[in-house]
Amino acid sequence: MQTRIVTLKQPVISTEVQKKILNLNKRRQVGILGGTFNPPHLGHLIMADQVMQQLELEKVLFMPDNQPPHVDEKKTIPGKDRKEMVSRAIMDNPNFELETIELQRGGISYTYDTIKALKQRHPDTDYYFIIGGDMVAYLPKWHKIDELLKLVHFVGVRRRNFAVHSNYPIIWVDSPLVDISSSAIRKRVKNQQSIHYLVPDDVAAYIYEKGLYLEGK
Ligand SMILES: Nc1ncnc2c1ncn2[C@@H]1O[C@H](COP(=O)(O)OP(=O)(O)OP(=O)(O)O)[C@@H](O)[C@H]1O
Ligand SMILES: O=C(O)c1ccc[n+]([C@@H]2O[C@H](COP(=O)([O-])O)[C@@H](O)[C@H]2O)c1
Repeated sequence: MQTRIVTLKQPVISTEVQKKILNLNKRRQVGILGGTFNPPHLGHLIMADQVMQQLELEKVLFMPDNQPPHVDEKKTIPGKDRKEMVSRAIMDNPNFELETIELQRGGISYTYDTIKALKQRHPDTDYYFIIGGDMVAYLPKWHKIDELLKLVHFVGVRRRNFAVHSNYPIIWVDSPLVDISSSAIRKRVKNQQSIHYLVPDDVAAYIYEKGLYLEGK
């Protein structure tokens, strides 16, 4: 009797399927830039982009707060205007997304409450909370900071030649120094000075259409 040699075909898995299997086991790495965004400006976009590139994050969520948790509560404009300006500011970048969880929740926007809720919704995601280097010094005053540090990575955007020390495990990222702030934009609008190139054109158009920042600080 003749022996038949049967060659078993190797199962072929396409590259696409291999990538899908790898991604299933991978945790998602997502940045969050929380702020009042009154209004959003080029400084916010540059810092988010630098962090996303340097830490190889999948995307950055731009998250307007409802009521900033500072003791000296900042006066701000309605959430719907800040939300609209953030949408306009990020619309040309597919890796930037608007996150409205704090506006929807209302009340004081404690980051601990927010991250806890986001992690319940997306247990497969590691979050990187991005803050300006100057804010790092205030972290000890944040609500439930010790618990918060267990839930999220903090990313400090370092200003060149500006050494900042913290006892917390901050991931430091270098970014070009961009001397733009929302308060400076508000002041310029009030004084009828140009904000061209300081905020995206569509954000400037919204500010002028709605007559924002003509009064107050
Ligand atoms: N030009 C900038 N360079 C680095 N970080 C910035 C810059 N502008 C804002 N940030 C950081 O972005 C986050 C959100 O900032 P926010 O929306 O309060 O804007 P802001 O310009 O700091 O506002 P304001 O001038 O009203 O205080 C904060 O962590 C802040 O430190
Ligand atoms: O949770 C806190 O105690 C806390 C204290 C200060 C700031 N934050 C958050 O940090 C982000 C930047 O704050 P701000 O005031 O610079 O726009 C914003 O998302 C705030 O909700 C959070």
